[in-house]
Amino acid sequence: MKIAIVGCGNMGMAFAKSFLQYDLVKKDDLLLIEKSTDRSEALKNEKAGVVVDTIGPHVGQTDLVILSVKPQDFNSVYEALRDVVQPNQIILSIMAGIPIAQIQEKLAHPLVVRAMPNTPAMLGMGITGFTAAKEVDLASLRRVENLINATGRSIFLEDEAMLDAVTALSGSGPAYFYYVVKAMIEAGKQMGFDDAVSALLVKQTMLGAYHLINTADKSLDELIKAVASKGGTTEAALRTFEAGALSDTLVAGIKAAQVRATELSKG
Ligand SMILES: NC(=O)C1=CN([C@@H]2O[C@H](COP(=O)(O)OP(=O)(O)OC[C@H]3O[C@@H](n4cnc5c(N)ncnc54)[C@H](O)[C@@H]3O)[C@@H](O)[C@H]2O)C=CC1
Ligand SMILES: O=C(O)[C@@H]1CCC=N1
Repeated sequence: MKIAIVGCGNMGMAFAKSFLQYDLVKKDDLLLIEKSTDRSEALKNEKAGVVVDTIGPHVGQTDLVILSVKPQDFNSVYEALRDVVQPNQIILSIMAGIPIAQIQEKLAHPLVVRAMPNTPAMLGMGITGFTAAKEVDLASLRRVENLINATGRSIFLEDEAMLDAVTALSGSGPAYFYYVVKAMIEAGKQMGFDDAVSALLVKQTMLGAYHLINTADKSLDELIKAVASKGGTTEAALRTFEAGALSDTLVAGIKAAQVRATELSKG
């Protein structure tokens, strides 16, 4: 299989490296299109694939083109891509917000799959929601799914509208997790630990607690209850969170991300 990746930043290269790791593509068959000179020099040094700075006829010789520029940069790539795209090529967009219909229209090309991964894809531990234009046949969709699964797990969604919710929940989700971890480490520092000790206490807590979610056979409420003794310390913390409407604020923030995903489709 030959693959072109347009925009080789964090996510484009997370995909590229996962494909290479599982031998799903050879380096010579991996075309990396990257506009930034610094970035493309780094990619050349890494010998991650064939690095070029613009979209040209060579892109039309691949089986799959991954669009991994920022949504705002789609306007700077679609004309060049429309000129070279071939009828049998599949376009896989991971750009937040931009609907399949808009990509089809701008590229004058029906075969579009839209996916929303997240940064743990860099470790092969991502989760990607994806959907496809009705024109994409099942065999092609399976091939794309196999590629996505090199970056972690995936879930096919019939309803494209839900991809903006995936973006808000799991696409942006790692940042929410880091935000909470960072606040906990800050609390540790304010109570007298140095950075390293506070980070160790918090990170190991998050790791262990995550595994209990999957193994303890308890609901999240039961897991909370198992930590929060009546009249104890955890209750004092949870009362403060409730007083500050922390849970509601998190829900509101995630919904704001969903709204922003929808706005991104409007450019
Ligand atoms: N970062 C994240 O957590 C996630 C990002 N996404 C989506 O993935 C896409 C890429 O995001 P990141 O990798 O974080 O951004 P990034 O900024 O790391 O990478 C984008 C790359 O595209 C390059 N680029 C811009 N215009 C170009 C052009 N005309 N031709 C060739 N290259 C060009 C930039 O130089 C940059 O290296 C975005 O559309 C974003 O919505 C999706 C899921 C998660
Ligand atoms: O923040 C963003 O717009 C992108 C999409 C999901 C994660 N990062």
